[in-house]
Amino acid sequence: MTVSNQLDARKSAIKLAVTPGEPAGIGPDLIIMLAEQEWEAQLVIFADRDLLRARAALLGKKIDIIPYSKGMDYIQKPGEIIVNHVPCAKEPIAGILDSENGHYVVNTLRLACEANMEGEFNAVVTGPVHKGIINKAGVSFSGHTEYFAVQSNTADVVMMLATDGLRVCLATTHIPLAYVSKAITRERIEKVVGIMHADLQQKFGIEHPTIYVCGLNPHAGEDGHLGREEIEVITPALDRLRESGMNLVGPLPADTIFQPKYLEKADAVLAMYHDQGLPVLKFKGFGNSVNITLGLPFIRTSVDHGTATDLAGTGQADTGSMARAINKAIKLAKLKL
Ligand SMILES: NC(=O)C1=CN([C@@H]2O[C@H](COP(=O)(O)OP(=O)(O)OC[C@H]3O[C@@H](n4cnc5c(N)ncnc54)[C@H](O)[C@@H]3O)[C@@H](O)[C@H]2O)C=CC1
Ligand SMILES: NCC(=O)COP(=O)(O)O
Repeated sequence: MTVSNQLDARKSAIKLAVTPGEPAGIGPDLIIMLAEQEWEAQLVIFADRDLLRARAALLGKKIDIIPYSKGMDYIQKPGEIIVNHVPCAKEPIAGILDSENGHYVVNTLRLACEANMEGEFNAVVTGPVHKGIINKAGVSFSGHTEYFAVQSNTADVVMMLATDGLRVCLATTHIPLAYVSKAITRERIEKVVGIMHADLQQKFGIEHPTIYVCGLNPHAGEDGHLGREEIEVITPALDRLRESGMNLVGPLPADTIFQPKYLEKADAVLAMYHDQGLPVLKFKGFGNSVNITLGLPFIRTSVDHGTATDLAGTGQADTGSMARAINKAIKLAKLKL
């Protein structure tokens, strides 16, 4: 059987554009480890093919690289990796960050996003990037969430991390703590809750979502004695949204909102900032969670962890979150078919 016959024989329905992220991190390892299993979608990896070959050799894994060409309709078999080659500037060393490859990382994201927006793919799945080294390379970059919003001309998007029994969304994402209070405006809260509500209905099939909302200050401001954002910003925004029939609870103190009696009623919890919500989520489900960007005009899922350079090339990286990110993207893509 010729290669083209083999390729023709395996038709795919769902196509995912996958970026491994930082080349010195565990992203390439995850791609190689997950290539050992069968997937019900075509996974096209936007990465340097030589990086994947070298990392596979380091991990003692045998892989076959299949070059991707536009329109190719083929699902990889275990051991095969379909690659849309994006060259690194410099040969990466597992575990050692190098700003010379900062532009490479952003190129993989740009190309995957563009191909996806042109309709070539059903979703984008991202591995972890190192925000610091990208900035060191001279590219202003605060995260995939913000990057894809700009690339797709979307004014407001929402970061959600989801694990079994808990979905946490963030009102603000990658900004210094000192800027959080100013970023929490009535308009932002209304937009974020509106996006959450719509996506809980459309992406998660929840007809009447219940959203629990954290306060910003200790004890949700203690009637204004410990901060006034709850009184002046969050409550008026929620009250306005309630007029349209949304089921919203809060603002509640963030230190007690994450308890079973609330969580069993909550379809999602809105935290005001990154480290208010994500430590709880990761304590519950690190390695078994998926990051989903709500409000984008396309499906984008990602891992719950970072670049873990301490584990790159060791074979010790847990593939659980990346596998979930791929499976969630497939599930969401099927809903849209
Ligand atoms: N989706 C993304 O692109 C994300 C990127 N990051 C970036 O990652 C970089 C490093 O961040 P850190 O705070 O050190 O977090 P990290 O998640 O890379 O590492 C924290 C700890 O968790 C362990 N760990 C992480 N992923 C693991 C896995 N799959 N299997 C087993 N152990 C794992 C690491 O070994 C380390 O001990 C930062 O630049 C950060 O911005 C962080 C979170 C998400
Ligand atoms: N803590 C989540 C994180 O840093 C990943 O964000 P993003 O790169 O998906 O925007």
